Amino acid sequence: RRCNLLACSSKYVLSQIHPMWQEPLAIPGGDRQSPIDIAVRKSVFDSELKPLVYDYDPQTCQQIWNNGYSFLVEYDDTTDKSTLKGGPLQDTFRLCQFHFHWGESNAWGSEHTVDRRLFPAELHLVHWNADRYSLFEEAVMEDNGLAVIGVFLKVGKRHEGLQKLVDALPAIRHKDSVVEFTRFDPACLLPANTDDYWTYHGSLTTPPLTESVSWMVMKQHIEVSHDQLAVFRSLLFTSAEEDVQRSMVNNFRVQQSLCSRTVRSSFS
Ligand SMILES: CCCCCCc1ccc(S(N)(=O)=O)cc1
Ligand SMILES: [Zn+2]
Repeated sequence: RRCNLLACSSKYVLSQIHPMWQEPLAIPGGDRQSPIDIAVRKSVFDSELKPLVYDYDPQTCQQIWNNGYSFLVEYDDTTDKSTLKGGPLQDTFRLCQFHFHWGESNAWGSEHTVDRRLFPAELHLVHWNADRYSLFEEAVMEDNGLAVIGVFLKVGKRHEGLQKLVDALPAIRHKDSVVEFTRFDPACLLPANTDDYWTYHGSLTTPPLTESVSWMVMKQHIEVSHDQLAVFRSLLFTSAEEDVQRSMVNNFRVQQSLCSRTVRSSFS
C-alpha cells in the first residue's frame, strides 16, 4: 500500500531561533514511527541476523512503579551487569526497564500486530547503547540509541515467574507510586525460543516518540492467566489525590505507517 507521502515524509520544521544554536528538528511525525503491523509475507529473511544474546543479573532489579502510563520495573544500568547484544545489534545495550501495554479486554491490547492479529498485551524490555552513550536519557535522542525487545502475551496458563510482579501491583495502584522490587530475573518473561524474531527501525511508542529504537519482536508469545492480566487492569492512570480515578487500560499507541521500511526476520 503506497503510504501517504504526507504521513511518511520526515517533516522538518525550523526550530525557533534559539540563543545557542539553530538546527532542524525532526518532529515525531517522521518516517520511522512505532508500533506497526508486521505483515509476515512482506518481511524479508536475513541470514546475517544472529541470535539475541541477553545476560541479565536479577541483582540489578531495583523498583517497580506506576508512571501514569504503564508500570515499569527498573534496573540499575550504571554497569554492564544486565546486557543485550547480538541479533541485529552491533553494540552492547544495557537493560534499564521493562513495562507492558494492555487492553481493557483480552481482545486487544498489544502495540504491534502480526498480520493484523492483536494480542491482549505486549511486554517491552528497554535497553540503551552503552558503547556509544553514557546515559539512557542521551541514547533516547540518538539514531541507534535504544534496543527494545517486544514479547506478545496470550491468555492461557498462569505464568509463575510473572506472579511476583503481579503481587506487587496493588502497592502501586496510583500514578507516581513506587515500591522496592528486587531479585527479579526478566529472562523468565522471555519465550523459550528467542532465536526467531522480526526486527525493524522504529521509535518510542510514547512521548518523546523519538526515532531511536531497534525493535526486535519475538515470534513466540508467552502465556499468562486471565486473572494475572485482570490485576494489570486494576492499576490506575490517576494519582491518589485526583477526584476521578481512571483504570489503566488500553495504554497502547495507534499503529503507524511502515513507509519505506522493510521488516526483517531472523527465520525463514
Ligand atoms: C528522556 C526520557 C524518555 C523516556 C522514554 C521512556 C520510554 C521507553 C520505552 C518506550 S516503548 N513503549 O517504545 O518501549 C516508551 C518510552
Ligand atoms: Zn512500551
